[in-house]
Amino acid sequence: MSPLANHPFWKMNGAGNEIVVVDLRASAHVVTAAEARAIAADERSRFDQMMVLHKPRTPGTRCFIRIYNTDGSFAGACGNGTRCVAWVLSEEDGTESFLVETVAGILACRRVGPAAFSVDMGEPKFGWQDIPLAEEFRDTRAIELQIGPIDAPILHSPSVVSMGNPHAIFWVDDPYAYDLPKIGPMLENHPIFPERANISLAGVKSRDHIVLWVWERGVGITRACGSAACAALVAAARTKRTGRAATVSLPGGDLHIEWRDDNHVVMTGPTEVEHEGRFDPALFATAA
Ligand SMILES: N[C@H](CCC[C@H](N)C(=O)O)C(=O)O
Repeated sequence: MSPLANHPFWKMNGAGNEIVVVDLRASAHVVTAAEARAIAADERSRFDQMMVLHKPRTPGTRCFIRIYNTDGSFAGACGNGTRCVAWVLSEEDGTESFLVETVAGILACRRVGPAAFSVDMGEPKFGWQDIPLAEEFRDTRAIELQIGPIDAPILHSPSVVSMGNPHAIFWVDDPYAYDLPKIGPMLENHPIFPERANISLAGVKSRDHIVLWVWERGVGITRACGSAACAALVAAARTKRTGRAATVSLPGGDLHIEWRDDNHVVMTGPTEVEHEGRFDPALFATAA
């Protein structure tokens, strides 16, 4: 029988980003990449990211979260998924503010509405080794990277940021004017990104509004990406395109992002439950 059998799970979305939350706090099992891919392949539990809750590692936190992409790889951060986890934990005991832990660190979550949450996504990192990039760039506000003909590139000079995961943001007028499904995989796997990267096209509409379309590492096109929204706002503020707070509009909805003076990035947005239940013991018996 699968080690996941009978453990609680929720199929949710955060601004359209498809999220599965699995509660393994009562188990010592660590989901394998093959199990993650099998769960993503079943339409009842399809996900962009799966958030697996484990027993806390640090006193004062509610759980340790492992984050999986559709292809079974690990994601260092997932803003939309963290809001979904916050909904599960808040419903569990009625608390409205608590800490969770991921590989990117300890994140503070706060309920701000019936299904809306703020998550402190921590501090952005800008050093080329932090992203990471394959070679030294002193200034990561715009790195030398382009695709298309040398003298007439289609996209060039992205800003790069780590929010616990690697992001590249290309500045354009209209993100939807580009063939991101075709360009995305080339950029995600470009040799400049040794751990691959999440690729965003960002259109700055005003000092406090960004339109964003994202090709996610290990997933593909998604309807929203919280950490990309944080990375885009930080990169926009760093390059003086916006102020330090903005609404980021993604295909699945809007997120509000603020880069506070203490250097922490706070993301606020919705969550929605689609269905919940327990893993069917038969379902993944042969998956791994
Ligand atoms: N959708 C997620 C981010 C996923 C990033 C992931 N694709 C990676 O490998 O870094 C979010 O809301 O932040």
